Amino acid sequence: MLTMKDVIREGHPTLRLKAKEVPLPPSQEDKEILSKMMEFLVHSQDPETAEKYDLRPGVGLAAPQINVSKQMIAIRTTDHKENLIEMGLFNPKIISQSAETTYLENGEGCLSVDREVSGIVPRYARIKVTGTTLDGDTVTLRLKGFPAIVFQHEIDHLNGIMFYDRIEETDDPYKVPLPPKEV
Ligand SMILES: CNC(=O)c1cccc(C)c1Nc1nc(N2CCN(c3ccccc3Cl)CC2)nc(N2CSC[C@H]2C(=O)NC)n1
Ligand code: NI
Repeated sequence: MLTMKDVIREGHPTLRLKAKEVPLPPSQEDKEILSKMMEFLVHSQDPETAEKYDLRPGVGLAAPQINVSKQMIAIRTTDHKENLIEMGLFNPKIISQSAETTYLENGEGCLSVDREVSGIVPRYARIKVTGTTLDGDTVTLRLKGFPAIVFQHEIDHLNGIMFYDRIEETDDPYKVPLPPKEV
């Protein structure tokens, strides 16, 4: 099983590479790697297993994070209706996105970043993603909300982008948060 010792941390050069496309149909080895990434997320989200093996909880993981520079991501999260979104994807691509952006109000975390990085990370509010599943099927997903953010975070890893690269460092005096509406 994968544990945190298999997860490389910021500063490791692999995190800054553009990951290679996975030849299709996926090889047994690549399917095995993606299955282990899915299994890691399951373990990391189970309180007992996470404690037993000292795993940080995550809802997404990209192959470069375990030092495999290939276009593979694993996602395990729920949507706003509590439906489980659990999948591994080979060669995921964002094929369209909304003009509207969104962000996690508490900022983002990453299993490869052992520190809190404050700041909002702008993400597309809605995206259409296509890719190949572990069964070899081509799927197209329309995502919004938290799942859309997670997919964008993990697909960024395939392009060597870390979430904090997207935090605007502005001390623009005119860019101040809107005061809460007087009720
Ligand atoms: C909704 N909470 C917030 O937004 C959030 C809130 C506060 C601070 C930060 C910094 C936040 N930000 C943030 N919190 C998460 N987790 C919340 C806790 N959770 C979890 C925890 C325990 C058991 C099971 C689970 Cl599931 C695991 C996932 N995950 C991500 N990211 C960024 S996209 C990829 C994804 C990821 O997996 N990172 C490792 N960001
Ligand atoms: Ni990450």
